[in-house]
Amino acid sequence: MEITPIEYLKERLEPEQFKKIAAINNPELHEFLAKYIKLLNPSKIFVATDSKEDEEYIKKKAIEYGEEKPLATPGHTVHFDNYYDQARDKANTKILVPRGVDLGPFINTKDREEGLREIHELMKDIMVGKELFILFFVLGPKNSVFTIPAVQLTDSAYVAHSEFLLYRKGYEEFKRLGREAKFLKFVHSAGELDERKTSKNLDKRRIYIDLESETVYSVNTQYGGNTIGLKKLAFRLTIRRAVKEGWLSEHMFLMRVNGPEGRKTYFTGAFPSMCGKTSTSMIPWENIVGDDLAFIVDMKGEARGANVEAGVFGIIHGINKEDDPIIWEVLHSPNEIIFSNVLIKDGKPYWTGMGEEIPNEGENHSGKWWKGKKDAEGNEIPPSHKNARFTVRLDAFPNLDKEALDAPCGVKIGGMIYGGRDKDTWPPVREAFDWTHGVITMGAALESETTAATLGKEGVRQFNPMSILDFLSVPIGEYIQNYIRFGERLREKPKIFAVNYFLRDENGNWLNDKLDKAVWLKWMELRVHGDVDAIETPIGYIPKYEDLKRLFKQVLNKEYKREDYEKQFMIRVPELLAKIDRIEKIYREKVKDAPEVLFRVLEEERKRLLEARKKYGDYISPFQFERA
Ligand SMILES: Nc1nc2c(ncn2[C@@H]2O[C@H](COP(=O)(O)OP(=O)(O)OP(=O)(O)O)[C@@H](O)[C@H]2O)c(=O)[nH]1
Ligand SMILES: O=C([O-])CC(=O)C(=O)O
Ligand SMILES: [Mn+2]
Repeated sequence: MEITPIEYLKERLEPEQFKKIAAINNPELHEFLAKYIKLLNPSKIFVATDSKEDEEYIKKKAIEYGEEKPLATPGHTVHFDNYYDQARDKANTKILVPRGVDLGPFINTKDREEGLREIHELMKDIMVGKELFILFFVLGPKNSVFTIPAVQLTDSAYVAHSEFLLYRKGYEEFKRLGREAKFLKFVHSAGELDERKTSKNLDKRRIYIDLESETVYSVNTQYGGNTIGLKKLAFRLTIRRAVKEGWLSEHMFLMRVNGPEGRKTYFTGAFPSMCGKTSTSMIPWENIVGDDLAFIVDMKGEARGANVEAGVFGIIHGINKEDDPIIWEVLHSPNEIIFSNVLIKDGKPYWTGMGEEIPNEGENHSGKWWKGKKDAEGNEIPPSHKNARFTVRLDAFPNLDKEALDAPCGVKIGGMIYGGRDKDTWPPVREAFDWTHGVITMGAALESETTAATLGKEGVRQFNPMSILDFLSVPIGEYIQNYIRFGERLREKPKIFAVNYFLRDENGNWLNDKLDKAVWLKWMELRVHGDVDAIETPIGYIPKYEDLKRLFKQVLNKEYKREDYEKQFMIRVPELLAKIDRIEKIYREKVKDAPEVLFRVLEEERKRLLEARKKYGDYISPFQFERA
């Protein structure tokens, strides 16, 4: 007679561990655990509850198994990923689709049966000799409309530790919900490790997403973006849930911008990976709620948002005292922090662009490192990887809006911002005419240059609607349709804005300083409440020079020159028209289910630009429109 999953678990787990599982009344969970324990065949199994001791156990194991090393500052550790495992692997990340299902363009898919067979073969007995960690977390604030429970299986104590820093504990929530839990599942194995304890079989690195069972498999990789289940792996699953259920799951920061007389206005911002979400939400003067993922729901006609996470897996490259004083301070205090792929010398972490002298030797993602060291391809290895990161709880930040982070009903969203790496087209900041105009010409038309957050070539201009291209799991037309409808149903629609921090002049120099975004934020806050006028242009409303001049003085104590304003906010008609052509072509030729309104709104924008060109020429000063 075949034994039941719970009987199998009882045989397989130590009594102390089994007790923790048996306390959760959920047969689907038991079945899932039994199936994967059988397949992965770990030599040891640990189940983590929400207790401090269980978390401590994981942290100890990360050191004991060599995936992390302690640094000089208490609480600090370093983790290295394999030299060739430093970013998200888009090519080997695939959505599994049943035969006959077509998700359309931009989504890397694989036949479900085939993919499941392959991944299960790769995972068979992969944990022999290793310890399996079974972990419970929730996405979103606990016990709220946003809460989504998730279970993670991993043989990486580093991944487990990262999740304790990044997410809210969920064991008690699983117990409370019992059979009601509609949970997400993640199965990860770092696979065979080399002597540096980094994943070895990178040719067999796979990240497969099974939408049907809401399970994500990840194998032969350690880099967080490929392995941390609740982050970008869950994101593919929640995008699909959101579209099905009529809410938004987004690649967005969530922050509070402080207006006059203590007014608090919340903004979300969608920028592609490595394009400014963390740097914007951590800006001094304002308060952070989240820096990477947000859920937004319609609550009695109001758009309300919550941070999916409770920590930061942030880019460390370029973090320095002047531009990022808050992060700098946190990274230099005895907080619990995992530094990954930085340079270590005498127990201290160093990274490129930190604004301090960097030692000429040490240990980094390439192993023992010295200045001038080359990799197998003959490229000089920098002290730290461009995608080197730090992992830390939001609680460590003095600028955290803790109340907003924990709010079961989230916070009311006043504005939504889109932005990307664009050297020549969009002005630094502008406001959409209305929801649909913003969603289409700013969100759905977003383009950005590729970055070191994904493997492959950097600096290539890429269509990246709403900054979610890498994570899309439903047909793009459906995704956009859901967005438009979501807004139409709202009684109070957030204002939509677009920013561009990455404009360059003809010599390739940045047109803005990194902290200028502080001014754009203050301006957007005032616009949400109708406190300042703006100039109408063919592509939306832009700030008036006088308002920016005043804000630059007030916020940054800087003189903002008329010439700078004119250069930055010039309406660049040829580039804008070329962009509309590119975007329209993509939606016409590739997207079967693009909503008709998208073409109408793009066409209206084109007409406005053509008319303006007739009157004023190709490159139009903002003062022209102000006078008009
Ligand atoms: N030139 C310029 N670079 C900026 C500016 N703001 C941020 N950056 C750079 O953009 C990169 C970072 O962005 P983050 O804010 O960490 O990126 P993110 O959007 O949080 O990215 P993920 O965590 O990958 O999703 C860093 O290399 C910054 O130095 C800016 O205003 N100007
Ligand atoms: O998920 C990751 O690897 C980090 C991240 O935020 C991104 O790439 O957008
Ligand atoms: Mn991200």
